[in-house]
Amino acid sequence: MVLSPVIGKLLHKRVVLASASPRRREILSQAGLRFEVVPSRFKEKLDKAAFPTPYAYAIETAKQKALEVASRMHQKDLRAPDVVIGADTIVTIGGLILEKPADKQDAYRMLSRLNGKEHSVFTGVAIIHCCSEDGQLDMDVCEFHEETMVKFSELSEDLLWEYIDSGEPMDKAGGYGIQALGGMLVECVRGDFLNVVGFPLNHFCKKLVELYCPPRREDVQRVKHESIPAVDTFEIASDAAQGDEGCGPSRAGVDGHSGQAPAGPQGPDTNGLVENPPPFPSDLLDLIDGFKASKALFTACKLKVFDVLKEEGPLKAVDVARKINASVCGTGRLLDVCVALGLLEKTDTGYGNTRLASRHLASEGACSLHGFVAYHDEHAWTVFTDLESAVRQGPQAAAGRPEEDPSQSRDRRLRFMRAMHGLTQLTARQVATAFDLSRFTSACDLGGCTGALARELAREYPRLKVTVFDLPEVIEHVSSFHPEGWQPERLHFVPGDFFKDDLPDAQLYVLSRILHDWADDRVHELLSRVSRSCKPGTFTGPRRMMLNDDLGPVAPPQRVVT
Ligand SMILES: Cc1cn([C@@H]2O[C@H](COP(=O)(O)OP(=O)(O)OP(=O)(O)O)[C@@H](O)[C@H]2O)c(=O)[nH]c1=O
Repeated sequence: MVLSPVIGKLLHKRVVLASASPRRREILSQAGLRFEVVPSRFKEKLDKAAFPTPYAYAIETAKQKALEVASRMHQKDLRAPDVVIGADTIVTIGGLILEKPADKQDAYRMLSRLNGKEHSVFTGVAIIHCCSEDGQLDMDVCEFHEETMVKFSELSEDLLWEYIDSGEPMDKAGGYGIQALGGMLVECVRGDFLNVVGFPLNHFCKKLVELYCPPRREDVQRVKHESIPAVDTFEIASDAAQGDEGCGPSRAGVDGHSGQAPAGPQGPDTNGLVENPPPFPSDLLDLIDGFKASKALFTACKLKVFDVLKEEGPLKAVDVARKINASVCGTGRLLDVCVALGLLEKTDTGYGNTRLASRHLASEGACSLHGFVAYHDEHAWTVFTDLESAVRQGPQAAAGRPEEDPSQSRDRRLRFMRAMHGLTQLTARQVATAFDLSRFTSACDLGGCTGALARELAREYPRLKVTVFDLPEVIEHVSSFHPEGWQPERLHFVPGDFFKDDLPDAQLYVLSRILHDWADDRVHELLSRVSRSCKPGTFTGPRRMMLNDDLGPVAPPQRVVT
């Protein structure tokens, strides 16, 4: 049986599942979908470190799998299917992405990491709508992801090996199959079970509704409670299906996603209202409204809401208000916004932090991004307020501002250092292990700030001596970021200006989050200086880590591929 308001939307289309996974095939055929299976030849080798989040990686892999199949099929007989579905499932724990194990030892390493702990399973999905005209292939991509938390019991070595010897782990992300023997390893699951198995059917159906049945104005009016999103339910689709016209032609839905105008007739009706309105531009509205979400997060951080709730939560709004010395009504509203943003949870006992907030938004802790948030609130926010004049007058306008007084610039530097320290603590391990640097015995981290990356490099490579080279006024404050008496082995700090002073000798130069701060000519100058310091065999990297981390006022992030 097919639930026609959802899966039924695909019944008259040629649908291809770009996946070799027997589980995905089973989930979708049991839902009543009719499709062909064309496994993708896309090699799952994207650079994980280049993605801001694990799910961004899974989505991109899913998309590439589907795009490969769509273009291969189009090339073959110049007729692509109507819809191609790609998916990618990954397991993540402690910042690591686990895919299918390479061999039994690899499976053992994965399962030991998961043993006794909770991890996330993400499936990225891409739904590609194809349209071939005059031999040209046009594709519209709709993508999403789903996260499920899975907790493993404490498992004995014997059990792990017996499970590995069963052969089940080998074609499964994270080295287990929750739907079969692997179910015995699992203590509990939070979220969509099928998402773990390989395909988030529920979210997929909601996407179909969103794509094919944007709600009509009448439907929206019928929804009584404004907090129920109109397109988020299957029921809306059923209602619309009965009235029929509400479910517009497929391209309209798809175009709605891509932001183009739908193909159908439009134009104002006699009352000046649009008769057949285009799909609601929710992505655009998110962009327009986005700054409010950022500011709410900044404000809650500044008022230490997450610290209070980490220590004493759950608390009622009135108690939080008292502790942060703010109005009850304002605090209540801020807390509700944080709930809507997924930063807090609200229960009968009051407001509490989500794990994300406790880990990253409270001011203390190894993974705290509190300093990074504060920097954005106090510095980036102001700079972006001036964006228009920077665009009109050029970046020199920002550079030409009056000098601030030294104590202010000292405070600003400290805030910047705190921001970079927090962020680098989170990324350092991945940066240090993204390349095999074991052949080097000396490295210099240019602009290495508090030494958070250098420390990780020294820890990872026991033969490596690391020099942190940064401005004297930065080096002066380094000790305040480390425990008292901190004397790391094989790590030292050298004050200097990398545009003026000789660079310390090293076999390996690291430029992490540096180049994006400068205009092209300065970047060229800096790289030339590094190049002149390099002896044959010297290596400069990792520069990919600069993606998406622009803290500078105007310069766009540089995408330099090593
Ligand atoms: C955690 C878990 C994963 N899986 C399977 O793991 C593969 C992930 O790999 P993928 O790269 O996403 O897919 P694939 O199998 O290589 O297929 P393809 O789509 O062609 O890349 C998929 O099979 C999933 O079902 C299970 O069957 N049960 C579980 O509990």
